[in-house]
Amino acid sequence: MAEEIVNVNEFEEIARRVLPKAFYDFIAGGAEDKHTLKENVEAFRRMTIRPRVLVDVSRINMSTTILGYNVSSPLMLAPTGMHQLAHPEGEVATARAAAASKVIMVLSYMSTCTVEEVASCCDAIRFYQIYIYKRRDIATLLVQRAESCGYKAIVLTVDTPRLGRREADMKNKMTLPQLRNFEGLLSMKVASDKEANVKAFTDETFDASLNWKDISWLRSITKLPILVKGILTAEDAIKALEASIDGIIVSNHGARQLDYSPATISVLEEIVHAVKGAVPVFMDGGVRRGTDIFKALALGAQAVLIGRPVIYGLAARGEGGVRTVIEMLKNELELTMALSGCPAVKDITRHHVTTERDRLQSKI
Ligand SMILES: Cc1cc2nc3c(=O)[nH]c(=O)nc-3n(C[C@H](O)[C@H](O)[C@H](O)COP(=O)(O)O)c2cc1C
Ligand SMILES: CC(C)CC(=O)C(=O)O
Repeated sequence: MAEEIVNVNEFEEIARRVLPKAFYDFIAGGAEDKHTLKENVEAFRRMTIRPRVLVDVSRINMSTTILGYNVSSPLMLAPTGMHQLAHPEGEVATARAAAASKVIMVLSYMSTCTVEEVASCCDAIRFYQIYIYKRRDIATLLVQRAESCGYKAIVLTVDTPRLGRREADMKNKMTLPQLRNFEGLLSMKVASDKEANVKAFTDETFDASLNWKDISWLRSITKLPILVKGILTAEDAIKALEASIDGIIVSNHGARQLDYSPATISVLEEIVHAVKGAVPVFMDGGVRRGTDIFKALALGAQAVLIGRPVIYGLAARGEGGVRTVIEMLKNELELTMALSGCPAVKDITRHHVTTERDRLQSKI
């Protein structure tokens, strides 16, 4: 009989048991000392919730809209590379789970299934994440392919001019498979290395000259809304607005890029204040509980994205595992809303949480 799983964290241990060590380490790992990796989770724990009582919570409505699309709850599946490392059905299984749970999936540029396979397998609402390689023609082609098969937005990841230092991957000599989206366009093998070493590939292929001026180039190749993923400061949020982007994802890439960058939940509010409602702000990093989603919404996020738990669910139980991860987080959020006196997403306000900063300020 399958082991009873009661929260999404428990999928990690199953994933660790079923996956080859190098794959598990790649998924679970963070940059250098993994300070930010721990902080992404711990910073949520330092926030508390201020529940309100005697509110009619006999019906809880978690539904919301994201860029105008109706979704069942304020959570999306973060773009994470190479789902076939976790399960043979890869991103197709993940997309089917997203469709079943009526949440948005963001497909990674580094996906193992093709953009067309993921588009045709189900009716999930899909966004497409991109990296910009030195070969810009590849992004142009992939964005056109994604647009023509119904992806609804482009998510430009801006925190990866080079890959962070992930020491487990160095020890394990983690390599990339040939990604089928790029077949005939680009080999994953790199000149500096006989193998498709993840870091060597990224450092050689990604365009480190990418800058704010390039957003207008991206605009020129797509009609889709553009979200930027990887903003951690108010200054950059303002630059993003000046570049006329359509949404911001506050993210430190799941702590895989710059170690000692701040926990995302700790900078969310600064960015929300800078944006002043001009565009939606989303966040990811360390979201493992419904209470975490509630806290992010209270600080002004319109929705959160979930990274590792989705891959762990996929590794443990395929499509059904991803569905369980989504449903567990939704159920926990629903309970949190009921116990906090918030019958709808719009009822979750800044007054419903206390942050570390609030506590420090109250002492002054
Ligand atoms: C295995 C793995 C692969 C990832 N691949 C990508 C990617 O291809 N593109 C991207 O923008 N972010 C990528 N990310 C970062 C996620 O989109 C997201 O920011 C992060 O996982 C959120 O943190 P969490 O895992 O704590 O939920 C990846 C993260 C992981 C764990
Ligand atoms: C293969 C990597 C570039 C995918 C990624 O973004 C990550 O591992 O964080």
